[in-house]
Amino acid sequence: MALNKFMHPRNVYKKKKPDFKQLAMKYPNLQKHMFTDLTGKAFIDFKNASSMRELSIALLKDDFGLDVTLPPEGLVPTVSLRLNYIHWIEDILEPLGRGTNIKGIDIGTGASCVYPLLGCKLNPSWSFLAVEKCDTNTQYAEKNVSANKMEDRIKVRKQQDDSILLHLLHDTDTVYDFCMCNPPFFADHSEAQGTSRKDDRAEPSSVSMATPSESITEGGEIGFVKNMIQESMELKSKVRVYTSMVGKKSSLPKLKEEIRRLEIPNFTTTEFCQGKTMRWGIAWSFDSSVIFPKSLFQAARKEKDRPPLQYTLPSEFVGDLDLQTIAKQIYFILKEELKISCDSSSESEDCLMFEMTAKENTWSHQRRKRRAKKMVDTETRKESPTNDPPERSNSDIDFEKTSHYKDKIRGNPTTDLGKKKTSEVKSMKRKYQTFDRENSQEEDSKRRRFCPDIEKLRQSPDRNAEEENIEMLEGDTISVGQSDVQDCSMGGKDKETEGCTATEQSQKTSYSDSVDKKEKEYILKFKLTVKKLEQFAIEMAWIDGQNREFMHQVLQYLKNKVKSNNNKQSSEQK
Ligand SMILES: C[S@@+](CC[C@H](N)C(=O)[O-])C[C@H]1O[C@@H](n2cnc3c(N)ncnc32)[C@H](O)[C@@H]1O
Repeated sequence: MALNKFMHPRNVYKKKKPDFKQLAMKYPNLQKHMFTDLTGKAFIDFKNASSMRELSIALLKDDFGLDVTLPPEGLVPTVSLRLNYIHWIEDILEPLGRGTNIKGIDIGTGASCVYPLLGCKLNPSWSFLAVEKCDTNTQYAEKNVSANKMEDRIKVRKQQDDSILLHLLHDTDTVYDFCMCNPPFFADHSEAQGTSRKDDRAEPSSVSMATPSESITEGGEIGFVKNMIQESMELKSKVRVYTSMVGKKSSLPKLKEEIRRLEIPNFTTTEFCQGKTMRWGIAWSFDSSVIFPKSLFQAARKEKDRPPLQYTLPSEFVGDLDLQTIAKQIYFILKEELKISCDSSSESEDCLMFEMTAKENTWSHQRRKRRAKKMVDTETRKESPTNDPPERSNSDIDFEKTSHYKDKIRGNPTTDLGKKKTSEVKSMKRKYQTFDRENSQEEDSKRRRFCPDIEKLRQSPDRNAEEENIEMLEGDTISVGQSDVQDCSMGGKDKETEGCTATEQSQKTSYSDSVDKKEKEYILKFKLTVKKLEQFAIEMAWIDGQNREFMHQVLQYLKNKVKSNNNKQSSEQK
């Protein structure tokens, strides 16, 4: 799944992808890690720890004006993930008002001190207590704070014992608005090195850069956050909102169980989405007035889980046609009349599936459009000295094609192409032939995947029917088995230490500007399934878009078409 669309809306990398070439020109240390392909496109090796380090340093400087030095060994913070976490906290604190002085704690701030630095940069009224257990990281964190002249807003503190918050807040009256934490994820070395992986996930494409002290803790992230939850039972409202990130989704149920066991009434979880790398957030509070924001991702999931729209095709429409032919007719109406393009298709024994994308609303006000067209036609006819028959609307012509095609298969002589020699039909016929000649083998093979019977149709003695079949497939940009929105990252491992910024990752494999454009260009994406159960039916399942109502409208359009085809058929039979 492309996760970038679930990236926090305020995350700068949601819309703006880093321009590697430009970055390299500005940052010589990054330049050394760049390479270009034959087309001049710039890449970075995400498996190289130094490349990742220089990229993060460059992004923090370029996009946030932050000067950050990182140790040669150790965790490299991925910027877009860190931003997603910060923006989630901003959302939680939103009801307090933007200008309110906010005090936060970052537990395990790391050498970069990235959360306090970004948090303060983005929110002028925030200040931080940044806590770190490792000596080297503490020293680097202090240097990074002073390099950015933020000493008055960020206090770096060395963790004195094995507690997380208790020792720190024991004898202070200060109330903090929130605490955040990116805990060490793993319980031991084998987990950290991935040798204890029990699942069949792909090997990570990026390199692990964290040192053992950064990535390993007793009990792993579950143990760490459970301790935090237990300590919060003592500290209660000394921190208004407790939060932590986790690297494994499977940790969430165990942490929620602990929260429920301790009867903490107010808690939530969320997702941090970037490229293919996903992380999770958990937050709890003893203050019942805290209202946690809804997760975009969960809302979209719920939307997706809604049952698809269904329509059983009337038997008069179906006649004795087979699944392939019916699917082609439905597909044809969507593709040719409504200009809804097909991103991918697949088929099984009793159903054909198409992922469809509409870039504009071509289905609304059809009746009004037809009336307007009719008026223009009438006017044109009046003015035309030759009194030619009126031009029909595209949709009329197109539907006639499907109707004709259907008749042809059924052997209805009344609508034979030879008898309907209107100029449109002639020109369509020419178009089929040109297409037929010009088609590349590649397109042929695509068509064969979509319609395995294409060769049979080509050899058919009934050339007219063949031509029409071909035309129905010609020009279709069916990229079988491919999604239109390419994923922009590599990720795939449940370790923060191995993730890298989605937008950064995307550059190496499939990142391109077109991804962003495509994401912005459509208004509706749905999955169309034409299936044969007891009867033939179509299903439309929501994928994404501006408005679910559009899918209802498209289905209504199809229903009307099917109905008008039935009416045509019966009047022709009379
Ligand atoms: C995964 S790193 C996160 C670093 C940084 N916050 C980031 O997101 O890039 C975890 C950090 O927590 C520190 N740490 C581990 N246990 C800690 C504790 N009990 N108190 C404070 N810091 C701790 C580690 O030294 C390490 O720097």
